[in-house]
Amino acid sequence: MIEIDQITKIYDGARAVDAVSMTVETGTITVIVGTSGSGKTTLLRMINRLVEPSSGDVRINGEATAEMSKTALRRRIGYAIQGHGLFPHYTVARNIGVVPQLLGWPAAKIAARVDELLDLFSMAPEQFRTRYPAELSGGQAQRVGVARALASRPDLLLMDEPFGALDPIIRARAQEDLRRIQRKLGSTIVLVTHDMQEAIQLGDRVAVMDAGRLVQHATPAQIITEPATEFVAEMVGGIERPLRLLSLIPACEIAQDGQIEGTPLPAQTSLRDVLAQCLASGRDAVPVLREDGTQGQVTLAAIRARAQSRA
Ligand SMILES: Nc1ncnc2c1ncn2[C@@H]1O[C@H](COP(=O)(O)OP(=O)(O)OP(=O)(O)O)[C@@H](O)[C@H]1O
Repeated sequence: MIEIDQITKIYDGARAVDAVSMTVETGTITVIVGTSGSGKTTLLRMINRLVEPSSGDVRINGEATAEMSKTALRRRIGYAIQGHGLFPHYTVARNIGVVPQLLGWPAAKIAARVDELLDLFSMAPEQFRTRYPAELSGGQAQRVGVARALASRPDLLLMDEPFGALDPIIRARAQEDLRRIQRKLGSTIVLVTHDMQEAIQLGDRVAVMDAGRLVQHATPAQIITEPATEFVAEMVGGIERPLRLLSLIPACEIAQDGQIEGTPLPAQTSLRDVLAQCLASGRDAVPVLREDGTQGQVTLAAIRARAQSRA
């Protein structure tokens, strides 16, 4: 468990982070979300003391970080940033093994850990361990960055906009991977983003920052249904927009060729209802009628494309 207790950072008389307290349960993802300059990165960096707090405490499983050595902090807290921050002249294996090496792990144990992590991230070890960062795609480099942060099995992983540089499709995949790997390893993660959609999707808890203050710390469902302030409501508002748009578009508008099983939905069924039908039935396409009465289908991919094109 990570306890953040009344933590404050003052820069030139201004409170970048103002008396923030919250508890992060072991094995969960907490996402800190807020607009630019709201203090997210400063809060995150005070957890591993990259930024020294002006006042307040952070405790990891009851132990104050203020009393830990830098080496102990590095072992216990992993850190991943946007644009991965890999060393360009190190191979993938050496990059992932940086912290274990610093901690004096035997070479065989490091090699085994590197291969285990590459496997977890669906990157064949024999293909990737000897490559250099310049020989990776953006998504692969990002995965290696996260693997590196996880390498020493930290008690806590801090991630600052880890998916910020990725295009939307790779980003969605990276988010799914992170969720899967986090569940498998039982990692505790605190992640910073300015994207409320990402926060809602990834977080077990979402912490909303506004002007240095923590304005709400709650489950994604509570953030959506019971926003604590106007500011939170406004940040959430943007998420519902694509859904509202989908409720205005009839299914026949994006129906494609294809005969699939089931009773077709009427042509005027809204895409929002078609989406609900897909989710409820676990199918990635449903049959619909076209305006001329012939049968076609609407796929999840087509709904997503339409939601994005109008969002
Ligand atoms: N080293 C510093 N010296 C002085 N002021 C700073 C320093 N670092 C951050 N600040 C100020 O503290 C406030 C919070 O910055 P921070 O980087 O934590 O915000 P953020 O929410 O992470 O923003 P972004 O999403 O743009 O990265 C800002 O007003 C910023 O200008």
